[in-house]
Amino acid sequence: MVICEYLIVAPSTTRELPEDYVARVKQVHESGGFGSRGYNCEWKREEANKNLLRTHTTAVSSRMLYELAKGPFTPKKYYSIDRVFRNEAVDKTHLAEFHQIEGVVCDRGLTLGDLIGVLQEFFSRLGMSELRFKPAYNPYTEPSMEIFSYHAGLEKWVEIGNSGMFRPEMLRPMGLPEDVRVIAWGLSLERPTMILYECDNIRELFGHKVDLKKVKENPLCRIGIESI
Ligand SMILES: N[C@@H](Cc1ccccc1)C(=O)O
Repeated sequence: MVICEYLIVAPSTTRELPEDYVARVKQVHESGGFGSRGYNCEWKREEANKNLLRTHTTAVSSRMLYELAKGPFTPKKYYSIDRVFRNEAVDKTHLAEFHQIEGVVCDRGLTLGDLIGVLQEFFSRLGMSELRFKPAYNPYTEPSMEIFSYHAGLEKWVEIGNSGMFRPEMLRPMGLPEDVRVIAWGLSLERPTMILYECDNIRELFGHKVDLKKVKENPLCRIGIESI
């Protein structure tokens, strides 16, 4: 694999895509459907064919939802923790390569309340019960919420994740039933670690600036292990 910035040079394009699904995606982008008005501009196949390093693990979630939609619907939960890559300037709270904790729950009757409840429970079990939710925009979720937690060392609220309910115009072209609701989140791994371990420079946690001596000397992370 040859990489130039975040685009992959070889192989530069995808080899095959499911053509019937591509046609539905193009249609919903250009002219809308399922309650959406669409973007009202051309959806370009050459752009969609380009290979690039994964910018968010929601790419994995979408692929799993597409697979789920192929069969008769059954409620599902999917989780992933994996590396993502962004064309981003690095500073004490930003990395160009970092990790996301992604989760997706699909069932009939799910609401935004379920999403808030899951996130609050998840973070409170890590010892972070003070959260703030901020309305946000994602082209694939509505409503969407960014999640913030207070960093005592930096003396500010820092974003620790993003979340929402997948839009019908994303789910229905896959073939999911109309009444199925999908709540989902993509959380940072490094930012909550900064808060919990009172670290005020994200570069100390991951990347070429990591102090190897610290890695060797620090005990393994055992959050929650005692209570199991
Ligand atoms: N993909 C979003 C996170 C997200 C996941 C799932 C639903 C909504 C948002 C991000 O990288 O910021």
